[in-house]
Amino acid sequence: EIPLNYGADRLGKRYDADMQKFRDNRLGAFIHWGLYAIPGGEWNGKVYPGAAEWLKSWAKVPSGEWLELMKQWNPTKFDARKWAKMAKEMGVRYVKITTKHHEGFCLWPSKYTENTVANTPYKKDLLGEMVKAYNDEGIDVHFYFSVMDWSHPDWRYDVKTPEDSAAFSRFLTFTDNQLKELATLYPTVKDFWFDGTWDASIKKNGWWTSHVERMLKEMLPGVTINSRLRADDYGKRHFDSNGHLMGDYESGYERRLPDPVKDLKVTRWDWEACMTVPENQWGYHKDWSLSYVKTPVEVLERIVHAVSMGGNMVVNFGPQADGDFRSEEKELAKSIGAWMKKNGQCIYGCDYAGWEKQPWGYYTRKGSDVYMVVFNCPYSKHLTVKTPKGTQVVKAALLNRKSVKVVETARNEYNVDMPAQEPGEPFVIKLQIKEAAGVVDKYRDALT
Ligand SMILES: COc1ccc([C@@H]2N[C@@H](C)[C@@H](O)[C@H]2O)cc1
Repeated sequence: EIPLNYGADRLGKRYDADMQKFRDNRLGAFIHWGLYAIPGGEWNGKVYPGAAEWLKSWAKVPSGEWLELMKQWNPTKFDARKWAKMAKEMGVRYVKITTKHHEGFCLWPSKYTENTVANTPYKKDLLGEMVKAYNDEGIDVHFYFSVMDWSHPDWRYDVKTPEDSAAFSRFLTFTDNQLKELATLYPTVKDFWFDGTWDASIKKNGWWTSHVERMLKEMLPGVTINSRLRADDYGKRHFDSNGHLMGDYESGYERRLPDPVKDLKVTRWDWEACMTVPENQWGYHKDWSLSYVKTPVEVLERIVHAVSMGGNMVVNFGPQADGDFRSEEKELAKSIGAWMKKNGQCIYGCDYAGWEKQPWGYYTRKGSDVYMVVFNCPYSKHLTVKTPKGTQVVKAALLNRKSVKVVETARNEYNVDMPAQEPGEPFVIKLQIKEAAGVVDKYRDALT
């Protein structure tokens, strides 16, 4: 191995209670809320189809002009308790909030910059209201924090000159101060999810990313940190130069998921995916007709896919400037929530089952309970189940409902019957299994 000063602090998964809770939560929601919600993808009469929270970049708006939007920031319909109720109803166990996105506008009254909610007509500490409301509903709060800050004069994409070094050093101190402020003002925060860390300036300062992880873990024992923060001595990100995951969970699956057959390596570490409902909109965009909008079942399939491979899924919401949510997002939350109310036991606290993926859907597992989450119904009316050597399927039943027939068809192969009535939505079959070492089987392989 290459000797590193700023590589992974730990090998293998964390198994402390805080990490176990992070893992058991499984389903989260992202809240992307900032000045970008005001223009909603349109600038000077032109609608930009790109991600709405990047409008400043698409329309090449100078920082000074962009920050003028602060004068219009007044979410009169914002009600943190309503937001928390909506999250509760959806069945999310945690919410990741953009404390500061690339635009540099802070949802909390930071004393290290003028670009905060305190200097808007709204005035109050939005982040504080959200943290309290979510926590009151028993929902964990995670902080999204963009290191890249387009509005800070000392931000640098790269550090090439002595002036760059001096400026960026001031920038890192500014960022340290903001992070300490967040950890001090909101000590119930359970996680920091860093973004905006891909530029050369950060890659050349891997030491600082290691310092941030250690600083936050000292201030908030048990807090989790995403791999995206981290760069090692050689600028390697997420995984250090020895291939070890940095931070507590991999955070590279953004709007994509590992392949259930080819990418089984991800089951060796913790990871969290995040997804948008349109093809690529995190912040509020006024026109969702510009790209495909996923149906609730398509969102649900991604949630189950992630859990089936030992990961978490965070579904994104981009609240409107007025503090209300668009109807598509309200309906999505209701729909996912209704399904989770019936079937959540195949998600919460579940993990990779270690069984061979089948075309009808995904397995998840909790201890000796294996769940089949069915998205695709075969014309054979049988759901093929292939178990690892020495594992037998004893019984199968629709969740909390009647059993379905299981027929052994070959060594470690079974036909599990489809339910008599078409469920009309993805459904879950709970398997009772027997894992006996040295099971004698009656099957003979052909001599070929
Ligand atoms: C250059 O590509 C991107 C794509 C997305 C992002 C941000 N990460 C997501 C979680 C959103 O915050 C998006 O703005 C940043 C850079």
